[in-house]
This record gives sequence, structure tokens and C-alpha cells, in this order.
Amino acid sequence: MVRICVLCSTDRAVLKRPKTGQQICRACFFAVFEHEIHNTIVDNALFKRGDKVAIAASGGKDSTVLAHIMKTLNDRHDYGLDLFLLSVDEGITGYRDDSLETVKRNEQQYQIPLKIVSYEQLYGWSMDAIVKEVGLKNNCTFCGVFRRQALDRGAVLLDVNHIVTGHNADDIAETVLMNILRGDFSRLQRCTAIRTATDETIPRSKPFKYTYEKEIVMYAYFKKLDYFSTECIYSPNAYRGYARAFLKDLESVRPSAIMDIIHSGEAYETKVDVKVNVPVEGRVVVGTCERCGYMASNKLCKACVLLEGLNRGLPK
Ligand SMILES: Nc1ncnc2c1ncn2[C@@H]1O[C@H](COP(=O)(O)OP(=O)(O)OP(=O)(O)O)[C@@H](O)[C@H]1O
Repeated sequence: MVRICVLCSTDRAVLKRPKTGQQICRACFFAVFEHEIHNTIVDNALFKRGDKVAIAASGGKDSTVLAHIMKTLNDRHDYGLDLFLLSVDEGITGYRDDSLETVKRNEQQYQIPLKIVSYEQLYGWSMDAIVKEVGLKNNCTFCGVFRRQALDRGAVLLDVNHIVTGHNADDIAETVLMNILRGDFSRLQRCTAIRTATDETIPRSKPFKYTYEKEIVMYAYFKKLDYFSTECIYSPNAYRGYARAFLKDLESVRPSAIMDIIHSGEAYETKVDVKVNVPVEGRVVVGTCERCGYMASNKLCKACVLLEGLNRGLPK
């Protein structure tokens, strides 16, 4: 039986929309997908005319679709943004070197200039070298701390005033669950913010905050976008894996579970009074690292503490 798209009532439905369960055609899927992200950008006033925006680009599906969408919406709605691609080379042979080749192709395909910064150049350590030293258990901690700072440093080199990342609704719901599971209420308050900024760092936002991962994959597939789809070879992160599997199970019986969890996280944000690093109107007040000058809540920033351990041969 041929199904007709429930949105345009004209074309043949070719997919069931994961977020709503609606049977729709390809053109309507592109339209609603793009329109929802445009609304997220406008409703949250993420950008202003003349902003220079770095798209954090790993070559994976989320950031590749983000680059495509930012370019499409900037042209279509005349946001007046100056766009750049910013990639961090963590130094993971057989993974990041391949995905960076994808970003280099995206630079040509979208005509957006690309800047690559590397852990090796910034910290003197690649992830390959770190994993040799610390093993597979805690390496994600090093990578997460270094990447956050590397993106800020790359953004300074590009002279941009905003960074966007491809974090999607599933990532955010998963982080809400993780923070509940860990009892980390300070992070729980912050993790649903669509835009984050401190006095010391460049504002970051997540235009895909309400976009389902399955829809991003579908969009990339139907648009035939060029992206890299292998998982990081060093990412065991078992605890997050359980949260992810749990979320996928919930989604399969109740697709709105992802949005519901995000809304729960948002509602929680306003009710708990936690003293450390409480965001003041979306801004976290912190000091600076006495060694490298990057933002820090203690004398040294997290990256310098980790580096000190590595350089002294005491990484664990
Ligand atoms: N090496 C990198 N260089 C630049 N940005 C990165 C890098 N790694 C991650 N990011 C940014 O952080 C976001 C979330 O990263 P995460 O590691 O969770 O990857 P992901 O969900 O698989 O996303 P993607 O599909 O874009 O790789 C990415 O969408 C991207 O914007």
C-alpha cells in the first residue's frame, strides 16, 4: 500500500519521522528538520548579525550535518554570519587522521575555511602517546579536558566570537541521566543550557539541542553528505554506554522520552540551589590558571593539572 505524506498530502511517504512518528515524504522531512533548527536558533537568539562563528567539526555525522545546516540557514535566512570550520586533531592514528580528511573535503564542499589545532602542538602529547602512558581506562578524561580547551584556543586563533557544536538531543538527554546517576547536581543544572559562556571563554551553543540523533543520521543519508562514521578506538566509557543503551530502549517504546528527559533537566535547573559555579544568567564566574592563563576554578586549570601528572610520569 502506498502511503501519502501526512504533511503535504501529495507525495509518497518514504520515512517515519523518529521524533513524531509521522509518515512523511523526503521534501517535507528536509523542510521540518531545517525549520526546527532555524526556530531553535531564532527563539534562543543564538547569533547576531556579523558574528564570526566556528563550527566545531570532527568529520562525524553530527558536526557534518551542522556545517551543512549552518551554511544552508545562513544563506537562506541571511543571518549575516561569518562561518569557519574548527577541528581538533587529538592524535589518534586510524581514527582522527581519517576523519580529518573528511573535514578537509567538507571545507571544499561547503566553501568554509578550516583551521586544525592539535594536542601535540598545544600540549606536547598526542592521545596515542597518552594512552600508551595511562592505558584505556581514564584516557577519555584527558581527551575531554584537552578538547574543551583546544577548541577555545583554536577559536582565539580564528578570532571568532562564537563556537557551535553538534551535540544533539540524545547527547543532552544522556548527560542529564548521567548527572542524575552520579548525583552531580551542579552539572545537572548546567547541562541543558543551549548556550554556555564564562567570563574567560568564547560562548558555545548547541543548535541541535532539540534534534534527534536518528533524524540527523536520516538527513545525512538522504542528503548524501560526506561524513566519517567510525567510533573512537579509545572510547570504552562503559558507564555512559549504559546510559545510552537505556535511553535507546526508552526511545523505542516512547519516542518522546528524549525530549521529556531534556525538559526534566531544564525544570530541575531552576529549582536546585547549588553553591559551586552556579551560573549567573547563563554565565559561570571563574578565575584564571596561573600557569597558562586559561579559565580555572583553582590555581591551575584542569589541563595543566593533567599535564603536570603526564610530564612527571605520574599520569594515574
Ligand atoms: N576533534 C574534534 N574537533 C572539533 N570538534 C569536535 C571534535 N570532537 C568533537 N567535536 C565537537 O563536539 C561535538 C560532540 O562530540 P562527540 O565526541 O560527542 O561526537 P559525536 O556525537 O559523534 O559527534 P560527531 O558526529 O560530530 O563526531 C561534535 O559534534 C563536534 O561539534
